[in-house]
Amino acid sequence: MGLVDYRYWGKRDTKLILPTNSSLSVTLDQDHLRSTTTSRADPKFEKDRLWLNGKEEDIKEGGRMATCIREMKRLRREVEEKSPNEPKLSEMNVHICSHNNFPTAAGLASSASGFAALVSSLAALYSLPASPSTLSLIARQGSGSACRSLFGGFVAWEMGSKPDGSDSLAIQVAPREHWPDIHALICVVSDDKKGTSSTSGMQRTVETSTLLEKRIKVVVPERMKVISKAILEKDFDTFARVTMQDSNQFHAVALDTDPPIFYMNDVSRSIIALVTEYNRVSVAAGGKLKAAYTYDAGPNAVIYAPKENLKEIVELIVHYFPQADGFKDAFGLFGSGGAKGKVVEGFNEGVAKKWGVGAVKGLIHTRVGDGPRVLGAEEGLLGLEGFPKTTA
Ligand SMILES: Nc1ncnc2c1ncn2[C@@H]1O[C@H](COP(=O)(O)OP(=O)(O)OP(=O)(O)O)[C@@H](O)[C@H]1O
Ligand SMILES: C[C@@](O)(CCOP(=O)(O)OP(=O)(O)O)CC(=O)O
Repeated sequence: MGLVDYRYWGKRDTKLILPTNSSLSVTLDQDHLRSTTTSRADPKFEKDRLWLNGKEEDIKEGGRMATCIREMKRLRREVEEKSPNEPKLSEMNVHICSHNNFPTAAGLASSASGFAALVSSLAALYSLPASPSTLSLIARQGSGSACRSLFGGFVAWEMGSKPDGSDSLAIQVAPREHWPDIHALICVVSDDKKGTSSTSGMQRTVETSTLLEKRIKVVVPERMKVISKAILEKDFDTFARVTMQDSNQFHAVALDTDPPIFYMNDVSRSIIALVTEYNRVSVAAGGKLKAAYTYDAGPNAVIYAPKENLKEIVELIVHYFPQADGFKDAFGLFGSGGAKGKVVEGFNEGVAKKWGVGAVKGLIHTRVGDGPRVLGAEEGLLGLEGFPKTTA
């Protein structure tokens, strides 16, 4: 899955999903957050079908899912036309089964992860020679943000200018190996389905916000260059500054929408105050920024930081947001004692109140990750007859 530093918010074409600005994201490690998708083509299947998290979803005719499947079949047809001995998979219906190991439709970019996994799974089924950028053109039509998740590492979605969308695709700015030190702490504030979907929210912003124009025309083009350079130079200070500025501006244009859209809540704002104070202490001592917050279309925070700062950051968050279940220490930061909660020296504890258990429901420690993986047959989600193995 990908989580974003530089946000996509607004479409110039809602059917083809063409954005009003370029954007950039970090693909996170699938060891911690992932969509797993299995697909199969069979002449016996009566129609294309999809099961998501154990429940069958309707594939609406002319809808985004149907478009992605149709486009993938079109690429397969090209292979079959060139190599007539290839089985005619493009003429068969497909069964697709997918599972997210994190909350769906809660502003944790499930549509990005899900559509990227769907397109990768069909590309493997169809043995397509297509590059991730070519596949990104199709994933984009499932959900805009999905196009970036076809790559690992640091990924830009170039908005393009052609009306048919053929140049609106993802490119990799740098693979994860370039800067593996970038870790992320996801603070799950809410895993409820969000009130205003990204799709409808961004359209309302396009129609009513006067601030958006400045963002699209002036701010984003400049900052895209700055953040790409920061990534290439592994300059965390600049990366952090631009990431936070862009998150703030995205939420500002959401607020500037009529009627306004609020994705962050008081817990989100407290986390901003904590990261800001944590950085202030570092800068006051002659150091640099040590962490960056960013918020998607929901209240959940993602805090990026070099790995060496994660222990302090977990301690800080746990100090203000006690956890019902202990912190799941995926990288072995704490040994057997676990995170008890504390602040760094010089930290002004008055910047936020201490919340009760449950204000931050869970913490996920992860890091920059690789791109789509092809799993072994034994890990497939469809049984021999092409139906989900379990309904769980
Ligand atoms: N694994 C998956 N496979 C296929 N489609 C998926 C998968 N996961 C999510 N989706 C699709 O994405 C939709 C959720 O997208 P939505 O934009 O509402 O939430 P989100 O992606 O969690 O939020 P955001 O994109 O704002 O971060 C689901 O209803 C489903 O159609
Ligand atoms: C806030 C965002 O996560 C918006 C994501 O929007 P979606 O990609 O979910 O929208 P659709 O293209 O309509 O499916 C920012 C981002 O991912 O860049």
